[in-house]
Amino acid sequence: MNSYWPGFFPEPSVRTLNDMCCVLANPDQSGDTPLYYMYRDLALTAEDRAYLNEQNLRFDITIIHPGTVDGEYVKTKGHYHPLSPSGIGYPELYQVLAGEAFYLLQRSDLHDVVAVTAKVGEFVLIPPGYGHVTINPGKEKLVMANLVSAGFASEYTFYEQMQGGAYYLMEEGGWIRNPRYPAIPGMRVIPAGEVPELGIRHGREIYRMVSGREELLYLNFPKGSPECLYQM
Ligand SMILES: O=P(O)(O)OC[C@H]1O[C@](O)(CO)[C@@H](O)[C@@H]1O
Repeated sequence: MNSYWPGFFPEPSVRTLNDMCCVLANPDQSGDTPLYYMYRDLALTAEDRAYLNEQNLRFDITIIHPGTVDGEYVKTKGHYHPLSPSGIGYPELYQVLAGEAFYLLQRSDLHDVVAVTAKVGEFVLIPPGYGHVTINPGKEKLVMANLVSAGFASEYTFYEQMQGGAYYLMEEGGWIRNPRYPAIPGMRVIPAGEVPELGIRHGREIYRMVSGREELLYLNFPKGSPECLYQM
């Protein structure tokens, strides 16, 4: 029990330094030091569980340690989502519950790289076709929740082959370009935006979307172009 999740926490999946070395600015790191914990497939009640199953959705909470690994801020490994049956990639909805975050998004054709800043209560919708890494640039632990389709497996190969995302965030020097990437446009830094037509308004509780049985079809059946749908 804690302030951001009143329910039971199952055993988390943990990513350690050994799991992450292939995506770090300096890959010469090893050890079983945990960097983040993923509490997957949470529900507060049997009814909520039934709703999530029926909607083919997952609600997860992730806790990312503050600090750096050889000068690089602790982050998630990074992955893409596959295309949904409509030919559009699956989106994902995040909300910061504690701490602060950068969501480093990169389009699969690498024509767009965006760092979205998010504070407590703010939402970030990962648009279809964008890979994502979450970075904890703060001094506190970063706690975030996500709602995502339960119908696909994340794709890690590109991030593993490229040794991470297009940029690394360093304690000294800020954003530095990953030299393994081809020429890419400069990175945009933007604040987290709302998407009122999807009920995404900063400050409201993400879990209300589950307990209130809200319309979340766009997570399994995305439509339209990411730019116009998700204000990117
Ligand atoms: O899979 P990665 O890149 O380690 O990122 C972890 C995040 O992705 C998720 O699996 C959801 O996409 C979350 O559980 C977690 O926050």
